[in-house]
Amino acid sequence: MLEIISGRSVKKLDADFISDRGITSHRLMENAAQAFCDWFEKKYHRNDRIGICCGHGNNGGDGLAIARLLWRKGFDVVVFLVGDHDNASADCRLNRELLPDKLPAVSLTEEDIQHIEFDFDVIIDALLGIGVNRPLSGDFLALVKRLNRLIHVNKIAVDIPSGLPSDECVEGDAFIADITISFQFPKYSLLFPEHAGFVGHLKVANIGISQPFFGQFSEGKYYLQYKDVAKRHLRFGRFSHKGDFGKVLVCGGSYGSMGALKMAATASLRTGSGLVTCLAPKCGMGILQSSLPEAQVLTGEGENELAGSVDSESLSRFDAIGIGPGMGTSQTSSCFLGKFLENYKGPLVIDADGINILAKQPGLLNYLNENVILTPHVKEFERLVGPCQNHKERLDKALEFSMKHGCILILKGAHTAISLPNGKQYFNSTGNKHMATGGSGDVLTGMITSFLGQGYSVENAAVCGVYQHGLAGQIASKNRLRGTIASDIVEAIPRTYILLKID
Ligand SMILES: NC(=O)C1=CN([C@@H]2O[C@H](COP(=O)(O)OP(=O)(O)OC[C@H]3O[C@@H](n4cnc5c(N)ncnc54)[C@H](OP(=O)(O)O)[C@@H]3O)[C@@H](O)[C@H]2O)[C@H](O)CC1
Ligand SMILES: [K+]
Repeated sequence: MLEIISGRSVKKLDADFISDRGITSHRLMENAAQAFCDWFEKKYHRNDRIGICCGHGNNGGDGLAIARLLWRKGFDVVVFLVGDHDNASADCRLNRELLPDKLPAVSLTEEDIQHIEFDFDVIIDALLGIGVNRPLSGDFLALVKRLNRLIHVNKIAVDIPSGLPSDECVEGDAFIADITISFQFPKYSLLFPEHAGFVGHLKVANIGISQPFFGQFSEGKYYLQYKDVAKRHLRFGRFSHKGDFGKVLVCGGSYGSMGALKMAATASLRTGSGLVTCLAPKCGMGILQSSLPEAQVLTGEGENELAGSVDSESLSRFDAIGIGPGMGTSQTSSCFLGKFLENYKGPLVIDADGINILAKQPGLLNYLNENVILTPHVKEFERLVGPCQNHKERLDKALEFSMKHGCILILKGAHTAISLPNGKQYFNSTGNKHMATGGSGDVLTGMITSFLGQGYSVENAAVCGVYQHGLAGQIASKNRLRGTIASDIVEAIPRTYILLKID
């Protein structure tokens, strides 16, 4: 996992690393520039015209080092200097001195910015990094606005788009990047949906600062990586039988919303559950039996919605339960959820209308415990905790909720956040915009329920479910783009095991 620390800790982190390794800060900047160029070289051509805009701090220093390295590799580079370069940071100054004589470097005034022609294929933004401490103004603002208006240009931000603060929501303008290459770890604010339009595609470049150096600055926030997930998986042997893969129950559905339950149940099967049973109102029997023959179907007392109660003995036959998809929020289904929570204390995922009912009946929150995972999307979450001003507040409240109720809370969206009762928060690195489609959340519920049923700890079920759900979305949308539907995500689940090399 990549530890996410606050921008104000980065200077100290760098200082510790530099002194421990006996290297200079210039060397660390060189590593960062090299990591950027290694990625850049694979993606762009020598005949692309590249404009690199450099401020007077260390972000500008990165830009100048990148310019030198790309120039040496034969790229066509022009540097633009903005800000107070007479008082530039030491490493920025050094990198300016190291620029080859023949590499064009143009100092820009606010006046120049209005008139100069930016005829480039690629613009690299190294104006400001995490040292930004006020909204953009003057020549920085003028240049950012000008660059944002350019079309048919690939725009890349170094570390963070200029103008975005590392840990807060932006006020005013910022550079609008197609791609952001963040050094060592994604800066916290790059994960906020408010900033998605500025960040573009997010990539993290390793500059060699190893994990132990982050320890003292830890804020308990982590960015999930492939290898963290693979090692959380249980391995099953040659003699495993369907009992080992778990018996799960998925409860939900109502007249007109049976697809949600079917989607969750299919996802459980595709994730590997040995036996999947659906508990639905009577109207679901025919639909579920004919559309999903691999699942068993039980019907409750209600005709069109779940009603009455299920005794604890029947529920205890299952290794895990997922409840909520398509169940509706009527008085009848609310009563059903209340009785269910009274009778079942095992591993549980509560999603969708299950969460909406909790929001309407806060007394039910007393049933939450360390076996429970809640999976709200942003709107469901705000119904639960009240309106939030921005995503930062949402993330803070998600953690607060998880710690208060002792359960895991998964706040769905781009970079889905998994909040744990121990105060940690994991951010997902998989998934894409094509997953924003009806039923996608039901698929996640089915996947996590399946992992719980297979004997995964609640934390591992949440992490593996969220990560693999995103991966399945990426696979499913590769050739379908905005035409991706939730069933495609379900179909792609087995491929995620192939990528993770888990059988
Ligand atoms: N470990 C790493 O991640 C490394 C990151 N590196 C890069 O370094 C930057 C951070 O560099 P820093 O020098 O701290 O900050 P900036 O370059 O972002 O800003 C420089 C100065 O700019 C001034 N400032 C702040 N806000 C504004 C504004 N709105 N308009 C104009 N100027 C502004 C401010 O100085 P003042 O005296 O004017 O207040 C800043 O100090 C990081 O992002 C990475 O790119 C290292 O290369 C290696 C390790
Ligand atoms: K930048």
